[in-house]
Amino acid sequence: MMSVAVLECVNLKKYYGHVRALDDVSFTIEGSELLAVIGPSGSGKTTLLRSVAGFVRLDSGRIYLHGQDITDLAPEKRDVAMVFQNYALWPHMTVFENIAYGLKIKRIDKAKIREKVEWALKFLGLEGLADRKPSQLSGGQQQRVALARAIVVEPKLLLLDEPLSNLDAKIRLRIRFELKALQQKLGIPTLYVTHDQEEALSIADRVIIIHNGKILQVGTPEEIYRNPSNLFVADFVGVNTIIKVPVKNGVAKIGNVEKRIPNQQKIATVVIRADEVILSTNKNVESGPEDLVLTGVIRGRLYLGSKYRYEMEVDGVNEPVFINHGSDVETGTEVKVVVPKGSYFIF
Ligand SMILES: Nc1ncnc2c1ncn2[C@@H]1O[C@H](COP(=O)(O)OP(=O)(O)OP(=O)(O)O)[C@@H](O)[C@H]1O
Repeated sequence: MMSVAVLECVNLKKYYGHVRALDDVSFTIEGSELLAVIGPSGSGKTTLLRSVAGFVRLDSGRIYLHGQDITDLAPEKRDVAMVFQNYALWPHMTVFENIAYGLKIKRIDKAKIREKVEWALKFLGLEGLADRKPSQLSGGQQQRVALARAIVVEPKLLLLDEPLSNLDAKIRLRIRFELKALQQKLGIPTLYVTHDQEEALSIADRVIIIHNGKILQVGTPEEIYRNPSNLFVADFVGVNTIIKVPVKNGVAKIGNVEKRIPNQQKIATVVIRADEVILSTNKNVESGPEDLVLTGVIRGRLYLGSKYRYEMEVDGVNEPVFINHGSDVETGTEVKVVVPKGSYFIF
């Protein structure tokens, strides 16, 4: 028997005038995976999430949840729950009432509602806060109430719209892990939208990269990080330095590496993961056959706490190359940089 995807989006299109917010978007969510959608501002992430939730009317395309066509169903009939970026808690209701709201609309009996809300409060570590109003909670607590309200109705799919973006950097990191653990514990399939590539790569089972309403790449975080399909993806998912090199007779050359470039392209782009290089003052530092080796002089440096950021003048390259490394090297020093295979890309 063929298994049916939890969510299947087929050729979704949504135009606002000439802006293509969704330009033929197709993907699936399988099992209980967490699928993150990342892309820069205006790329169509929110439009995609809101389409699945039922708040956006598509121009064309179909959405299936467990095989059922939900494209034309009202949001409340879809068996999906969404957590909004600003949490959208009702300010006049207590935490308990906020969480109970969705169950109340479903006309579930009072005793059952109490039981379920108490379970959700406990599950999210919100015991003792049931009688507070949202204004009496921290950002992190509000976020957990919003999550409790979403999961208590046992939706078939959870939709999260930048759920961590209102939290400060420190608790954001902690809650990132909590959220992942929670999602796994519940086993609830989740579509997660964020503009934060690091957040997506660290918690998602698979990632979709979207730009100008189009999917550029879908894959596991490792696949996307290690094999970005194009320059945009490579730049978006890493701390990189980008160098333009001329193409001569169909060949781009940088350091010891030459790459054949098709289609009469005049300029090739080299992307180097700035954090993954080996910097050495030893001219004989070892390198593998497919590593990129650059020689040059350090021209500037910034102390970043756990490492330095160096500006390097590389032999044969006309623009500065930026790399990060832990060792302390004076400006003016001649150095050799080894960029391991897989830490550089030529497009
Ligand atoms: N109601 C609307 N009317 C007109 N244009 C819209 C509307 N909603 C979105 N757009 C446009 O559609 C494109 C995609 O917007 P969307 O909000 O989906 O992007 P996003 O990736 O979520 O961005 P952000 O990260 O900034 O929230 C943008 O160019 C946006 O200006």
